[in-house]
Amino acid sequence: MAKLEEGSPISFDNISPTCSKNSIASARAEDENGLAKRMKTETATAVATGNPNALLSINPIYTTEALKTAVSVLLKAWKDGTTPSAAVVQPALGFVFRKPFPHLVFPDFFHGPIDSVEEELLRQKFTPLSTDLLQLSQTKELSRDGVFEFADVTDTFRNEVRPWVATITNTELKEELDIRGAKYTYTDHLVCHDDRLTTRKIAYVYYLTDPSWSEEDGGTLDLFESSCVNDVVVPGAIEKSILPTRNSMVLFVVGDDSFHQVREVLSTRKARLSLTGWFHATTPSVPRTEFQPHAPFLHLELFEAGKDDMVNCFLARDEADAYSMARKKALKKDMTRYHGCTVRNLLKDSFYQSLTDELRAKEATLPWSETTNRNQDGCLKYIDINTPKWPKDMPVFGQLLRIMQTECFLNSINEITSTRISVMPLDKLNKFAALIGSKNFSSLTNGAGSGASAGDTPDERWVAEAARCRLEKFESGDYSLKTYEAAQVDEVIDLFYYMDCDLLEPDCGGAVVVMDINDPNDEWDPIISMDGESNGLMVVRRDRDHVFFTEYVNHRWARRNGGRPFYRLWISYSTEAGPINSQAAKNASRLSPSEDEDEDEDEDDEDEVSDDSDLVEPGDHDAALSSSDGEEDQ
Ligand SMILES: O=C(O)CCC(=O)C(=O)O
Ligand SMILES: [Fe+2]
Repeated sequence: MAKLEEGSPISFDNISPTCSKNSIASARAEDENGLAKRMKTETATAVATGNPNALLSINPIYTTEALKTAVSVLLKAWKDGTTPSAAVVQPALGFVFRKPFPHLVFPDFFHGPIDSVEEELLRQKFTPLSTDLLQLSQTKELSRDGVFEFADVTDTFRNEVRPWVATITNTELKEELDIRGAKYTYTDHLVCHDDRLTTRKIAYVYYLTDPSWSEEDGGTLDLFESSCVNDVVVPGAIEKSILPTRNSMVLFVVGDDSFHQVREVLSTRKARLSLTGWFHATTPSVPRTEFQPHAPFLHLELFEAGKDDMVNCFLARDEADAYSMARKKALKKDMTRYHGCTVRNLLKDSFYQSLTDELRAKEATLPWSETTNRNQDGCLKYIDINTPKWPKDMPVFGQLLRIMQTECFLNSINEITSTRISVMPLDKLNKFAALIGSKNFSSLTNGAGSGASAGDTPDERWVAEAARCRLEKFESGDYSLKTYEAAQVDEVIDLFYYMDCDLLEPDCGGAVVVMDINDPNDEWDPIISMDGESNGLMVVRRDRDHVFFTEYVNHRWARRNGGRPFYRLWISYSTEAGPINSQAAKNASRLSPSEDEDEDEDEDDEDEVSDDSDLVEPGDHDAALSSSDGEEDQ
């Protein structure tokens, strides 16, 4: 039997000759409005269809019984796991493809005034959209809202294309129609997604691109292979790329494996124009399971700032600076207004320089992991710093981590954010972990490598709780999607320290965007968007209602920077409103007084730490911790 599942679209010469003789299914009365007027000038095309009154009509070779039967039999056989008759399905070959998920590609799809449809579409208002998933421009819904100019086109989609799609895909489709114009220009993109929403059943894209569109222009429709990980279907590598060829129609069944993307447009001249939407099933689809497992909390050991740290740390320099108070005031004001601020030039230039030199020298040998689910996490490389894999021979980076784990640094962040990062003595943490079952906790990490602890014995060490401590690497094409983990904790302070991104202008992407999930109508109105800058520390305060994402890093970055990555250290500290304290409070109520007197004492201590909300002056780095220490001793 012929190989049914793959192959590139074949030319019309390969179609059985009987196909092209069929006439168009239905003629159309000419309307005096909109397209119909311009259509009069399109007689050549209309005559070619054999119907001078026709507006857009499906190419008759696709409406033959032989082709419709072939496609429907083939799709059904794939679904049922049966083998169809080769003779029956032969007319479908070259139009229907099995991998990575069933999809159909019909070149030269419509007959009729295609150029006029394009012109009319370009006259519509396109609204630029920018979210964590996409950057493109879109018209409003063309089938409603009185878009009279498109009445004929939408009629064709509803009354001709929809029944045809229902037949060939063996699905019952509602009359409801989604149809919008989409325009992708230079650097526009739509990252990996599956289209699953409400009753969407069959996705379609009809391309009105420039006839010369080629692979160098970008904008291919990429289809991803997928696999099942922990009962969730996740996208893998790109298995097939479809060129958005003018007047071709692509269809696919929306399902849990229909992962696809529009690759970034690279042409600076041509727009990738399309009419796109979905045909809807009569019943709702199975809802998607949002699956963002929460990483175990980390416990980062706290350090006293050593002399070297102080010399390098921004606090030390600030204290020497006459303007330091004004600077902090401005940062605090930004925090209050926007939930975020950027501390520019965090570390001394000389330190920052040796940091980037070290990263560049070591980057190829670092044990980068890739995000496994680009549909939910995004696409970037990272190293979780608490892993044993973290190389020990990066002393400068180790010192950066130490700085970010010093009490004086945390106190300063507390001051800017008017909150308190959750810190506790290690022995208390261990008791607490034993109490609730330790599976939510990673073992104590000492990300900063060797170094003196705050105390001489293990019992006196202090730790800060972090949801993340991760070095990330971004290249063109990378992004992180909205992360919902803040919904699982009460509050975190995210610190994003950017490295080696001197040429990362705002038009390259890579900004951190913070949103409120309660934003009505999903208006995509960010609270703040902060551009990454070398040696700049972004500070974000997120509670349950806030999510952040990292903008897609577009092609400009590679062009300007010669393809080098930039790096970001992301530490997400819990605050005292965060999980340890709230969990401790919950667990306290589960403790019976007779269980263990020590535990009761611990809960009291917890309160004492929480209540100590005075701000600690920078430099007074012992105060916050030693005052609690003192109380504990009593
Ligand atoms: O334009 C394309 O090729 C695909 C568009 C798409 O995936 C969408 O709009 O959801
Ligand atoms: Fe899509």
